Amino acid sequence: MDERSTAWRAVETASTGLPALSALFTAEPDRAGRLSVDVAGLHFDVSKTHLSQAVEAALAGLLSASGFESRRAALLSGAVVNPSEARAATHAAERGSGSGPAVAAAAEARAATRRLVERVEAGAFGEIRHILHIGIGGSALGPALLMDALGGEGVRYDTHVISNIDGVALARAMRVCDPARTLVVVVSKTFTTVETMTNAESARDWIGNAERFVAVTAAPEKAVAWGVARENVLGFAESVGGRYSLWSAVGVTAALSLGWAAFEALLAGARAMDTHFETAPGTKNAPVLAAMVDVLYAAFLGAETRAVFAYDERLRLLPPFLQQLEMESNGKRVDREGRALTHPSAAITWGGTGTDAQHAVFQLLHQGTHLVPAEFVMVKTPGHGLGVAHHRQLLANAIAQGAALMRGRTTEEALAMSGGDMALAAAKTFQGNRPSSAIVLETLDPHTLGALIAFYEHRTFAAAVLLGINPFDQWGVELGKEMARAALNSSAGEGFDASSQALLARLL
Ligand SMILES: O=P(O)(O)OC[C@H]1O[C@H](O)[C@H](O)[C@@H](O)[C@@H]1O
Repeated sequence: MDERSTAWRAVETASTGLPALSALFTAEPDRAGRLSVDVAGLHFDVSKTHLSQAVEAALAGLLSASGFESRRAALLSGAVVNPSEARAATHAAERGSGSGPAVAAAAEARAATRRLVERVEAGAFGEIRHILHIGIGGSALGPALLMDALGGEGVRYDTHVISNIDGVALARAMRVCDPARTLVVVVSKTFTTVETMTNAESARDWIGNAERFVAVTAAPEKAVAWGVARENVLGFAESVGGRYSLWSAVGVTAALSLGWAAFEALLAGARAMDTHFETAPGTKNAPVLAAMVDVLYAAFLGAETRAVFAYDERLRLLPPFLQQLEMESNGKRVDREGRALTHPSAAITWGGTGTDAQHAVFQLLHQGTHLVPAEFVMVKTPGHGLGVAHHRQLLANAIAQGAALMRGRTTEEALAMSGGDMALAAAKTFQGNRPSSAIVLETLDPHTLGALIAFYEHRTFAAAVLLGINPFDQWGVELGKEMARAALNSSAGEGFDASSQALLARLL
């Protein structure tokens, strides 16, 4: 058996018959302190998970048997870490971290982005009030998160992120924007994505020309050929994956709307997390610790999903952003060498906003039959000036949910509340022992948000190393795209199954 298989077996052994969470706390008085990390204005606490000391040691063994340190070094130095596309993954270089030629290239591209922001501010495109940011997937979710989270009162433009090919999204934005005062930012790494190109064409028809268009792409020639003036085309490297790209020129709409200083602070926060990820020892390395928990539940304890709840309205777009980051990265069926995985890949990521989610989906978390590790993301300072009552309630709820999931309610306690009615007592019983973790931001600002997003990126990478998979490709999105083209081009639906043919006949 090779070293990795042996280490995998050791995690299996260590994670069999784990004590209950309450027992882990009893056995270890300093558990909350030991399994917490503070870095870059963020506090991470994974103590309410089943990461026992034995499991943690076994997972550390698996990390080292998986070559984690050399893989991390390869990532940060710009070596090829995405074998199926023969590419590096240089998102850290986009914010000035790591080494290799990508760092200087990114700095140059950033200077060009800054010049464009300054040109817009200086009136090169006339008086701009609205921005239509057209892009999808990684070219939309990150920028949308940044602007929704940080775009408070000081926001400089009325900004709309348009992703769906369903024209309803663009038509709605057109209704509220003045075409003569609108800047269109078309973001597409490939500049071929059908949703983005279709929306961009409709926007060009609406405005009448492409003069007030900016393009952000890794294929600048395509943008020029499409009609965007060369000086309005911002590039970024092929080695920056869409879901990792918000640090590059892809973030230009956010930089415009939040201001350049905010964008720089975002990158600085991410750099602080990069340094932590590169240097902090295993058990005090927040992304590594979180990845250990993710892999423990997904690959060893049978959790098919994990749930993220943003207990802050400003972070409501965090769950959809993480869905792409985590599921497109680690939702794979083969390992890095192309061999079928013999264990589950990453969990399905889902979630919502607290406290709304409590009144909709938490029933299943507390009493359903699925194991769902929950993650509560909180911000200490409120994003409004309405007085302390709202925020104290909000945070108390987040903390109470984690405590309740762990503690539960015994049948005896439930019986005492149920007047001896056994069926009612059963319905009121909570098994408890349900895991959760907490992430607390001291305040929500560009720096802490940058650190938070970089934390999630590195966590995804560390989980991929533990799982043995390549997190930087996404071949699984291709087949559906090809078949959509075929569906449009074949009137009789040749090559489609009978059900799909009937739907094609009905709809197209
Ligand atoms: O930026 P683009 O090339 O337009 O790609 C937009 C998105 O679509 C693809 O299908 C991928 O699944 C995503 O990873 C990508 O972010």
